[in-house]
Amino acid sequence: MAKPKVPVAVIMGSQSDWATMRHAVETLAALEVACEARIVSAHRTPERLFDFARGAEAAGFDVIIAGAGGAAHLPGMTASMTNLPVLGVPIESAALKGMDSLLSIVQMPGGVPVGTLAIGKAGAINAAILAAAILARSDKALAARLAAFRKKQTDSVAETPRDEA
Ligand SMILES: Nc1c(C(=O)O)ncn1[C@@H]1O[C@H](COP(=O)(O)O)[C@@H](O)[C@H]1O
Repeated sequence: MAKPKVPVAVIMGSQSDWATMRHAVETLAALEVACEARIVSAHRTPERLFDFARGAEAAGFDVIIAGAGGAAHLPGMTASMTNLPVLGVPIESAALKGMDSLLSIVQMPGGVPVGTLAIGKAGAINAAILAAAILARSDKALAARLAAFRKKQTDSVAETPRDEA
């Protein structure tokens, strides 16, 4: 039997990034988008990165979400080795609050793009929604799920503030 298609790869530089990147995986699950999560580091596991990035398209992935912190070379190095869209999530670092991660990911040289999201949890969630939006252009059922997801979010915003319990 053919392996079911997994359109999104969620990669991260370290186990310590999982607390943030799990939000991308959970958001993809809420949208019923299959993904595979892996630890891949340009610095610590360069061969794993080369194998993953060079083989990602052939492996059937359509979008890669890459989270890394500090000297966050992972998203950019991944983008250098594949034509798939790469969405970068800057992890909030302890020393510099994620500014180092953000600037490392966002300031790519012209010609090798990484779609850079916000620092931390919001960035991980938005990377998943953006990945779904990309996939939804050629998947009507996913487009409907994404529209419902966005509507539910809109409907959940009260018009007037209330005291917190
Ligand atoms: N930025 C990178 C890369 C990379 O870019 O290849 N590999 C690991 N790291 C980052 O190092 C931070 C600290 O990692 P540890 O907690 O394992 O020391 C993590 O946020 C990870 O993304």
